[in-house]
Amino acid sequence: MTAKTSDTTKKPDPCAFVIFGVTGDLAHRLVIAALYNLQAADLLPEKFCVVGIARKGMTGDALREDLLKGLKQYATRPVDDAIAQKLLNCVTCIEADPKEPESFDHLRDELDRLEAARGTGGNRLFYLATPPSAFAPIAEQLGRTGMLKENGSWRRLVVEKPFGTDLESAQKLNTKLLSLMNEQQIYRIDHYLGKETVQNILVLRFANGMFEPIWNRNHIDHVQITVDEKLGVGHRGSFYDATGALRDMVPNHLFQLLSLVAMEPPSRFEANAVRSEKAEVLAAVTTQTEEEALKNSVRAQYVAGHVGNDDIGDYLKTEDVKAGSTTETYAALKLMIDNWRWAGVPFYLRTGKALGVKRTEVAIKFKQAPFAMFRDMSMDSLAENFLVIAVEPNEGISLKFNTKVPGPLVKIDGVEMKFRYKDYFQAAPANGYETLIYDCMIGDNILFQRADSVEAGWRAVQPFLDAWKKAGKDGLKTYKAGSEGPEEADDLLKRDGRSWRVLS
Ligand SMILES: NC(=O)C1=CN([C@@H]2O[C@H](COP(=O)(O)OP(=O)(O)OC[C@H]3O[C@@H](n4cnc5c(N)ncnc54)[C@H](OP(=O)(O)O)[C@@H]3O)[C@@H](O)[C@H]2O)C=CC1
Ligand SMILES: O=C1O[C@H](COP(=O)(O)O)[C@@H](O)[C@H](O)[C@H]1O
Repeated sequence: MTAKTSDTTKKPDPCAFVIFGVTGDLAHRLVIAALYNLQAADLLPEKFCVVGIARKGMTGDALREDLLKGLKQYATRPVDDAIAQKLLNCVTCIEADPKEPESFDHLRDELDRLEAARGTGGNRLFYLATPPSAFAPIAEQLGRTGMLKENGSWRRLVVEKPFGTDLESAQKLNTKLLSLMNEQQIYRIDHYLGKETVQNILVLRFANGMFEPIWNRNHIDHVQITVDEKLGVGHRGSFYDATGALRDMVPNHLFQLLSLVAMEPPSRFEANAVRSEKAEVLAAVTTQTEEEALKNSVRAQYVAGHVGNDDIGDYLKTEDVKAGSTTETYAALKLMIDNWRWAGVPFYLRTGKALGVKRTEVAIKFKQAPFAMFRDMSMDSLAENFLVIAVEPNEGISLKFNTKVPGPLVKIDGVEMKFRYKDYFQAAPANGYETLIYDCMIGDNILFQRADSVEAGWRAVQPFLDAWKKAGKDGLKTYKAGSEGPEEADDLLKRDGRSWRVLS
């Protein structure tokens, strides 16, 4: 089966794509593969250059060689030498370190020279692929040297996640960035918004007439958002131990899913209209007291177990994890949204590492039929009506409903209607960063986070962070690697007479 598509692509303006932290994992694994995919789709500007910024000891030749290695290892499709070479011919390397301000004066002069030679015309996209501690210092140097000023050309700054570590630090970073440039120039990235299945949530809701009339408290019983990962913390012990499951996943990725599912329809599919509705619904997430936050959450750490054929050790024995750490590798929360549409409808969120299956999904549970009309049939024996948006894997949408089992007796069973992307579309494999980078180059920030959304996300999780910090080890549960997570996460729903959706 094939689907009808409309093609509205356009070539971005000529520009320089400047990557800070070009020697790092993100640049080598995801950014270069995304640029390659854009090159393969002929979606890079005609006049284009990639300028990698390293602090020390990297030449252009060495960088091109390294990026090619990264590309061969992580490309989402077989690498075509001619396309790779065309891209790598655009790559140069310049040294600059925010700790050495004069290196940024040199960088500005070098970029001016390069642009003149390549005819990229002064448009610049600065991508901060560095540790978060370097975001503000780099932006400050770009501002000081005048590189963020838009004089007839555009200047954009892509800021990676995590954007702050709590509400206060996110506000501080926003204040700093907004003192150097305007909101329109800032592209706060969340790679979940690069996923097709995530972008499709708005299309499902607003390009169809049949869902929206029932998309509210009158018909929806509750919503479950699950991001379960099989991978443990691996070699990221030092980053992860300072971060934890809640900070790493909830105010960003899970809240992207929540806001797209719960937002009001914007009047136009345009960045500010969409982002205002997303910010509005996040601001309506009930702020819990610390006592409520403890009651409405579960946090846990994994202990040794097996995920598939892999042995996973205790989280506490991971390299660079502090002895006695209380950092959670699993978090489950119950949130409410204080607005007309969602009053009384719980949103249950959960995410964890080293679990038995990989699954990212939004499951919307509709209310049961109002009474048991069929003879000998109790309401409890009916299947629950779940609309499931499978973000990953098995990307698609399914609907579970009751149907009559053929035969003379009235017997009822739950069945599933399934849409799978792979049955309809043959999209070239992508890593999600293509759309985000392309959108940034064409100046569309619809898929990027605005300052108010980021802060609303942190505001909603802050009581959990504070309450967990105070509680320390008290209340921290464990779960076996390879399991479905801690039993207490089931209790969070059980006490409301509900349960997590079981994979069918
Ligand atoms: N890797 C991933 O899969 C993902 C990463 N991210 C985010 O992307 C960013 C980069 O991550 P990742 O590539 O994994 O990190 P890495 O540590 O692998 O690389 C970051 C690079 O930044 C440079 N760097 C380090 N410290 C500074 C500093 N103080 N000032 C300027 N440059 C510095 C280093 O290059 P040099 O020494 O050559 O200057 C280093 O290679 C982070 O914010 C991360 O949270 C987000 C999603 C996924
Ligand atoms: O940002 C992050 O996301 C990944 C999960 O991303 P996904 O696309 O594989 O769902 C997570 O593993 C990582 O810890 C986190 O920093």
